[in-house]
Amino acid sequence: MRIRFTKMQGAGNDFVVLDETRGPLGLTSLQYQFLADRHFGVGADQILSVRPSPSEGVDFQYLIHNADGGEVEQCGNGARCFLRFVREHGLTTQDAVRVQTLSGVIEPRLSDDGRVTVDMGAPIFETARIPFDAAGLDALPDGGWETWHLALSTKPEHAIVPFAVLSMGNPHAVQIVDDIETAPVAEQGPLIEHHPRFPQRVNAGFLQIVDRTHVRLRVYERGAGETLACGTGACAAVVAGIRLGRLDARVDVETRGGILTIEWHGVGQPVQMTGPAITVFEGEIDVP
Ligand SMILES: N[C@@H](CCC[C@H](N)C(=O)O)C(=O)O
Repeated sequence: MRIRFTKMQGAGNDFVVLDETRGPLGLTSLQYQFLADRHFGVGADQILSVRPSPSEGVDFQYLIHNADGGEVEQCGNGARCFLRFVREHGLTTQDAVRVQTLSGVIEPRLSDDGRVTVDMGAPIFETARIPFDAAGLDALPDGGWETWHLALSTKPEHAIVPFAVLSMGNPHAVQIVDDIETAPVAEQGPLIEHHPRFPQRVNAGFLQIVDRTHVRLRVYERGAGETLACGTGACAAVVAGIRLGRLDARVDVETRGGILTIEWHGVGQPVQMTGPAITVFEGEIDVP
C-alpha cells in the first residue's frame, strides 16, 4: 500500500502524520513500527492519525501510536503539530480546535507568536487511574505532597528512587535529579518503563530544577525510548514540581530539542502547554 505522509516535529519530538479524514488506512501495529523505523521507514517517535469528528462538540479525532506500534492515550508535542497539520492541509480555518483523544478532549490553539498552546486538561492523581499499583506501599510526605519510593531492581547499585506519579491522560513517573546531563536515563529508563507497579508501563521523567521558573528535563518515553522532548512529560514534571512546592505556576522547560512553557494553577485546573510545531517535509511511501 502506498500512503502519503507529513513529517513534523515539536521541540524535536518527531512524528509521521497521516490524513485519515476520508477513511481509516487500517494500518497494523507492524506497519506503524515500519513507518517509525529510522532505517527502513520514515523515522518518528510517534505516528499521528487525523480522523474526522466522532461526535458533536469536537472537530477531530486524534490517534497516537508509539514507535513500538502500540496505541496510546495522549501526546502533547503531537497535539501542537495536529493543529498545524489541519490548518496547513485546509481541514480547518479555525485558530483553535477541539480534539477527541483516547483520554479526553484537548484544545490546541494558535498563539500570537506562531507557537501553539494546548489545553491538556487536568492532571490525574488517583493511583488507580494513572494506573499505579500502590498496594502495600506508603506514600512519603514531600514538600506538601508525596512521593513513592520504588526499588528499580534487586541489584544493590539500583538504589530506591522517590517518584512523583501522575497521569496527563498517559502515565508518568517523575524523579528529581541534580543534573540531567549525568542522570541515568539510558540505564534506569527501561527499568522504570517496565516497573511492575505500572500495569500499562510508564513514561520516565528526569527533572532538574534550575530555579522556580526554569527546569531542565529528559524523558525516557514508553514505547519510544528517550526522545528530544516529551510534551506530556513536561506537563507532568512541572505539575509534580509545583505540587512538591519547588516551582511557580508558570515554568520554562528546557529539553534537548527546545523550550516548552507550562502553566498550571492547582488541582482540578487544566495544564496549558505552549511550544513550537513545525512541518519538516511531505512524501509518499510504500508500506509493506
Ligand atoms: N511524545 C509525547 C508522548 C507520546 C506517548 C508516550 N510515549 C506514551 O506512551 O504515553 C508527548 O509529547 O507527550
